[in-house]
Amino acid sequence: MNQSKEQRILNFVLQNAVRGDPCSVVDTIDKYCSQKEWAMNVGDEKGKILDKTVQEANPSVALELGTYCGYSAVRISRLLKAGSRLLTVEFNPEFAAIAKQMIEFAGVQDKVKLLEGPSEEIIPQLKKKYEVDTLDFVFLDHWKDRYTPDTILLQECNLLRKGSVLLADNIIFPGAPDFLNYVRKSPHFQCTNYPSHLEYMQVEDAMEKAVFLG
Ligand SMILES: Oc1cc(-c2ccc(F)cc2)cc2nccnc12
Ligand SMILES: [Mg+2]
Repeated sequence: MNQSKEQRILNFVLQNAVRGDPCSVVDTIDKYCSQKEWAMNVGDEKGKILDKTVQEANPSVALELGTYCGYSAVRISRLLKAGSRLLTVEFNPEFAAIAKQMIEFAGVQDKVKLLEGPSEEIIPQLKKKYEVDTLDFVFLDHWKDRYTPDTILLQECNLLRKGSVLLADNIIFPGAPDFLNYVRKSPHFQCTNYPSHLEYMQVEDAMEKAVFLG
């Protein structure tokens, strides 16, 4: 049975990156996906925007929607202070299995909890089942038509507090027009746009930061 692209990415990391070194895992995925096979990791250019936003937020509890191969889970968790944690949600079981191995190889498994299932089911469980009070940082990088309903769900579940930072990928390509409309029109969010490019391509893309105002 021939391998999936995600399995090929993982194998390249296992053979070329340094075990326990998150930066080398991130760089090795970028090397493979820029030179061999394109894949939908946030990539290094938008990754630098992600890094700055995470460092500014300095979250104790962070949520990622859309784990994929674990690239941004490794990228985010390498910046978390001791005792902080990242919860990352992946719907696709094949992707979740790859990401689990990627996270363990990078040595960040103590900071990252991978939750497999649909975001609309997992978000309402975060308080009771995963002992979350409120979220300091949320990275939206899953299916674009889930950005708005999940942002509303996070509010309904009282998971956001004054100053919670949302950062959304792919605002231009593939695009999340309804999310952009929703957060920019809402009096409960202060928005900032970060123009960039689609990972590993010269296609325009952007990220949107939306800070919850309470
Ligand atoms: O960053 C991304 C890029 C793309 C994507 C797909 C096909 C293209 F042609 C171009 C871009 C899809 C994504 N889905 C979920 C999360 N992130 C994504
Ligand atoms: Mg993306």
